[in-house]
This record gives sequence, structure tokens and C-alpha cells, in this order.
Amino acid sequence: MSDLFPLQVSDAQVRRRGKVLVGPVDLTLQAGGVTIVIGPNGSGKTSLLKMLHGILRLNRGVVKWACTTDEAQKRQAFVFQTPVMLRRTVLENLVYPLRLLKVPKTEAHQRAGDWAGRVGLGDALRRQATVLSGGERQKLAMARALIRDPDVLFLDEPCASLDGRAMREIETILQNAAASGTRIIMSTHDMGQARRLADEVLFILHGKVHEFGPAAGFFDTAETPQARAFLNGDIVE
Ligand SMILES: Nc1ncnc2c1ncn2[C@@H]1O[C@H](COP(=O)(O)OP(=O)(O)OP(=O)(O)O)[C@@H](O)[C@H]1O
Repeated sequence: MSDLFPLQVSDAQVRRRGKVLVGPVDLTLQAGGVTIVIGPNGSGKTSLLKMLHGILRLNRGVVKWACTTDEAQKRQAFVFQTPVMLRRTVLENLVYPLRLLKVPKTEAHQRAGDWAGRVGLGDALRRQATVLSGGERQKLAMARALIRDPDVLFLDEPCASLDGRAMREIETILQNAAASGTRIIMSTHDMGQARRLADEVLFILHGKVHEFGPAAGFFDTAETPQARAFLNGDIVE
């Protein structure tokens, strides 16, 4: 299998109705690790993730994977802030993406059971997904994304409004995925979570990459006054 990385973003911008949602962005992401995207409300975190994932049409520039775009798209998954579930059981929600990939039924059921167990939903296989709690839904969304064994997983604020226990469980799932080689690119509002998970931090402001580099350096000695102010909890405009 060919490499997906480096991911090279050159002069990429998305505009809607005359407003720049994100960009222009120049960025190179290398293989491996966890990139955490942070920035004030409305700074463009969601738009950046969607742009990298290829679900927002570019108005200019390019987002270029090391392999073909088609291949790259098949090898990535996206977990949204508010996941949409099939109005079916947990098991069926997990089997569905595999059936789309033409995985035989018996194997799909086996993998679904295995992944439900890994995310702590082993006892919930027969429950309707629509009655799950927020934390359970998010764990199901992660399992549904990871069951396809993606090389890259994008997540947009996956822990927003979850309690501490659900957050810890989700972070463990993410750390396990990263340890087994899935490249993680994720936004969060939670600086504690950013510190716990990040190998590198991308700080976005007004739709542009304001600072990008290794997590340790960023948290200890952010270069720009805006990033330092953001880390201090000040309002950054
Ligand atoms: N489809 C759209 N049309 C017009 N404006 C949009 C659209 N989607 C997002 N925006 C605006 O673009 C800007 C960036 O939004 P985005 O959701 O990417 O930011 P964010 O950093 O993820 O925000 P938050 O932290 O509040 O989730 C915001 O000002 C938002 O209101």
C-alpha cells in the first residue's frame, strides 16, 4: 500500500457566500501521531478538518496526499461532533460500513462484536442506537469509524458535552488507535485534553494557521502573543 503522507496543503482556501471559512493555508503534515487543532470559537477548526478530509470544495489552492485522492479518501474517516446514527441497533450500525465494503456477513458480525467490546458497548449490541447516551453514541461513532481500519481519523470536538468518564474512555480509544498506527487529526476546546493527547498542535485564528509545531514547545513556549493569550484563557479576537 502506498503512503498517504506527507499531506501537503498549498494556498488552500474555502469561501462560502463571500466569507472565508478557512485559508489560505500552507501546511505539511507528516505520518504518525496526534495533531490537535485548537483556536477560538469560529476560528475555522471544523472547516479546516473538513477541508483536509476533502468534503469542502476548495475555492483556491490544493490539498494533496502522497497517494491518489481516491485512495486517500477510502483510507480516512471522520467523526463529527454530533454523530448521526442509523435508526437501528448498535450491531447494525457497526456492520453497515463493513457491508458497504463487501465484507462477508459472518466476518462483519465478528468484527462488529469485537469493536463493540473494545469501546465498552459489548453488552449494548442489541440496543437501538438512538436511545444511547451522548457518551455511548460517541463511542459507537468512534467504533464505526475505526472498524474500517482507517489510516487517518479526523475528529471534530468528539468530547464536547461529555462527562469525565466518557471523555476518559474516548481518549483511551484514541490513544490505542494512535498506538496501532492510525494518524489522528482532531479539534478540541479542552486544553487539558489537548495537553493529554497532542504530539503536535495547530493553532488556528481567523481561518489561518497561526502556529504549528510540537506540542511540548507550544504549551511551554508558544511563539505568538495570541497563542499565549489563548492558552492563558484570555479572549482572543
Ligand atoms: N456554510 C457556511 N456558510 C457561511 N459561513 C459559515 C459556514 N460554515 C461555517 N461558517 C462560518 O465560518 C467560520 C468558521 O467556522 P468553523 O465552524 O469552521 O469554526 P470553528 O473554529 O470550528 O468554530 P467552533 O469552535 O465554534 O466550533 C465561522 O465564522 C462560521 O460561522
